[in-house]
Amino acid sequence: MQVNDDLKWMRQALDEARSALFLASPNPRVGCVIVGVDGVLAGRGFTQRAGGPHAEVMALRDAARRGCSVAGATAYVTLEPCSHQGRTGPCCEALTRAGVVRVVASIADPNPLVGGQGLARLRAAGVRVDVGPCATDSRELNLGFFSRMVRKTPWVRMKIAASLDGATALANGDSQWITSPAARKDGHAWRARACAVLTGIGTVLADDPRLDVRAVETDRQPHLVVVDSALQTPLDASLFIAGRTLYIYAGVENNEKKRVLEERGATVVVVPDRHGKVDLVAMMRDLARREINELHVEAGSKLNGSLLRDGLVDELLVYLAPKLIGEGLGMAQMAPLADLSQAYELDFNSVDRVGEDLRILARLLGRDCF
Ligand SMILES: NC(=O)C1=CN([C@@H]2O[C@H](COP(=O)(O)OP(=O)(O)OC[C@H]3O[C@@H](n4cnc5c(N)ncnc54)[C@H](OP(=O)(O)O)[C@@H]3O)[C@@H](O)[C@H]2O)C=CC1
Ligand SMILES: Nc1c(N[C@@H]2O[C@H](COP(=O)(O)O)[C@@H](O)[C@H]2O)[nH]c(=O)[nH]c1=O
Repeated sequence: MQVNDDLKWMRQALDEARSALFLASPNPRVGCVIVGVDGVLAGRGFTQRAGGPHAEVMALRDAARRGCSVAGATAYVTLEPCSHQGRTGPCCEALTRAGVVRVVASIADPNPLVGGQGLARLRAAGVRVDVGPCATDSRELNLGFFSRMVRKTPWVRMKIAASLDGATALANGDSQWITSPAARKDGHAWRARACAVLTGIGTVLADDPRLDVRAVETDRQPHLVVVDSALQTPLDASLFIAGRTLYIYAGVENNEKKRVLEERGATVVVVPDRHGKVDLVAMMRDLARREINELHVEAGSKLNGSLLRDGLVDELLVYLAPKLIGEGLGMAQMAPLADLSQAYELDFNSVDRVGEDLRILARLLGRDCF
C-alpha cells in the first residue's frame, strides 16, 4: 500500500519538476510534494530560477500559505535534498526544522557537493529516508545535469530541420524555411529548455540567425555559443542580443578581433585544435565548467559532422518536412564509410507529427549510460 502511495505522490512531485523545465537551469529540475500525517497534500513546489528557492522550500512555503501543518509529514522529492550552503540554504535542514519525519527521494544527487550527504544528514537527524521511486524519470528529466556532474560535458542534442530526402538547405545555402511554422515553434520549446544553443560561423554568415526563444513563453533565454575559428562573426550580426550571454569559441588567437567582439558583449574563448579550428572536445569541457547542462545544436552540416566524428552528440531532434529538395546540403558532413558496420547506430525514442511535419527524437546507442 505504501509503495503505491509513494509512487502516486512521487509522480505528482515529478509533475512539479516538469514545471521547472524552462526555468531551473543550470540547477536541476526538481519537484517536491509534502503530504501531512492525515495523508492529504500539504504543499507542493518546484525549483525556481538559479539563485532562487529550491523545490523543498517552495513546498514548505506553499504548505504555510495553505495553513497546512507539516509536523510529522512526508516529503517526496525528485532529487536528494541538498546539504550544502550554495546560492540558497541547505534543504535537508529546512525540512527537518519544519518537522518532516520521512523523506522519499527519487534519486541521489550526482553533484559531488551533495552526493549522499543530504540523505546522510537527514538520517542523522532521525528522519526516515527512502530512495528510488520514479528514479528513471527523474534522471531523464535532468540528463543534462547528470551529464555535467558525471561526465563533465553537457548533454548534446542536435536539432536538424530537413526535407524528407534529408536536405537541410538548397545547394545555394537557402534554408528558410523547410519546416512548417508549427515545427519551428516546437523547435523554440526545445531551445527554451536548453542551457545554451550552439551554432557554427557558416550558419551565422548564411542565415544571420537570432537563435533565441521567441515562439514560446519563457522567463529565461538560453546562452548562445558560436564556433568561429577565425573570429569572423560580423559586429552587426542579429545574434547580438542585449542581456544574452554569448560565447564565441575561436581556433586562433587574434587579440584585436577578440577585443572588438568583447566590446560588443561576447566572451571569446580560444581552444585551438591542430588545424587552427576549434577543438570541440575542449570546448565541451569548457561549456560544462560554465554550467551548461543541455546543449541544443542548430548548426550546418560541417559542424554537425565534426561533432558526430568527435563523439560529442547524444541525441538527434530531427524535423522532417513532406518535401523533396534533391541536390542540397545534407544533415551532417561525414567522411565516406568503408562499410556499414561503421554507421552511427541510434534508437528512435519517439516519432510524432508536429503540424504537417514529423518530429523524430533518436538517441545514439549507449550515450545515456554514465
Ligand atoms: N535546416 C537546418 O536545420 C539548418 C540549416 N543550416 C544551413 O546550413 C548552412 C551552413 O552550413 P555550414 O557552412 O556547414 O555551417 P556550420 O554552421 O556547420 O559552420 C561551419 C563552420 O564552423 C567552423 N568550425 C570551427 N571549428 C570547426 C570544427 N572543429 N569542425 C567544423 N567546423 C568548425 C568552420 O568555419 P571556420 O573555420 O571559419 O571557423 C566551418 O566552416 C546554411 O545554408 C544554413 O542555412 C544551418 C543550420 C540548421
Ligand atoms: N531552416 C530551418 C531552420 N533553421 C535553423 O533556424 C535558424 C534561424 O533561427 P532564428 O533566426 O532564431 O529564427 C537557422 O539559422 C537554422 O539554424 N529551423 C527550422 O526549424 N526549420 C527550418 O526550416
